[in-house]
Amino acid sequence: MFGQTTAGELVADEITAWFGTHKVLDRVSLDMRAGEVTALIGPSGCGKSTFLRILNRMHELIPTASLAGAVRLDGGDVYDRTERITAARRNIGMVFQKPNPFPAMSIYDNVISGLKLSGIRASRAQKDVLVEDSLRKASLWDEVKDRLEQPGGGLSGGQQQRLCIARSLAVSPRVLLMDEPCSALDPTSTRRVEETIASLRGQVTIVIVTHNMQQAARVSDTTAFFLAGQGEPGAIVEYGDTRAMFEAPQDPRTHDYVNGRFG
Ligand SMILES: Nc1ncnc2c1ncn2[C@@H]1O[C@H](COP(=O)(O)OP(=O)(O)OP(=O)(O)O)[C@@H](O)[C@H]1O
Repeated sequence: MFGQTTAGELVADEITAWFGTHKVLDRVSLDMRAGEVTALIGPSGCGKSTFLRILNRMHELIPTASLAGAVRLDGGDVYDRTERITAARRNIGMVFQKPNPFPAMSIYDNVISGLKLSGIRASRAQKDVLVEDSLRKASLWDEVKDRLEQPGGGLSGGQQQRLCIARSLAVSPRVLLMDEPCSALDPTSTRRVEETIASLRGQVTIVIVTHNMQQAARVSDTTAFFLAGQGEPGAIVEYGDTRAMFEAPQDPRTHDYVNGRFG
């Protein structure tokens, strides 16, 4: 059925990553539970974005990049060479730091722009349903329902980001990766995106990289704290229930980081 999502379980198993000979992640394992929100936190340069990009095979687009380890979605190998890379991207969508809708394309066409790429055929009536459903899930429908034919570039930054979320949801991903999705947004737009994340809980698995500790505490169920020592690759120092990570972290480095002592 169009627009129906089933949250998937994403497992990273001993991921090691390099750019050329520079090792940037060392044996990172993480279980991102179905339907939950997992936050990735840690200082700049510790490999959070690289890890996120490995989860949907974007890392391999960089010529010098390589990796070891495995990523499994509901038990299936995301790096299975017999699977097309577009299948991985369809199941594991991504929203970036800067909203990137097609500016001249209508809001309607932006939402369905992933269909063709994913090889999904739909009638006009099915598309209409899908556009409304995706925009509702992204908490944008009420604001744009009367101007679906207007260009996506005419929306505010926060609306554009929710349009990008709608576009990702339209191909029914099982996982949505978000790389600092609110860092270019004002506080009101940030709140709307956070509400959208909350409303998607249970429908899609979300993995979010954020530098905003309050945001991680507000939106996520579980948190992974990444850290890279001087000249060392990044690794997960601590992982667990978000509330416990913020209120009673086990590792003194987590305590210092979540309390703003470094990073
Ligand atoms: N395209 C690239 N080519 C070479 N090195 C890279 C590339 N992208 C990232 N790196 C390096 O990989 C390491 C991890 O970077 P990454 O962007 O994953 O960290 P991050 O934790 O997401 O940082 P930030 O919070 O600042 O976004 C850094 O040392 C960075 O310089």
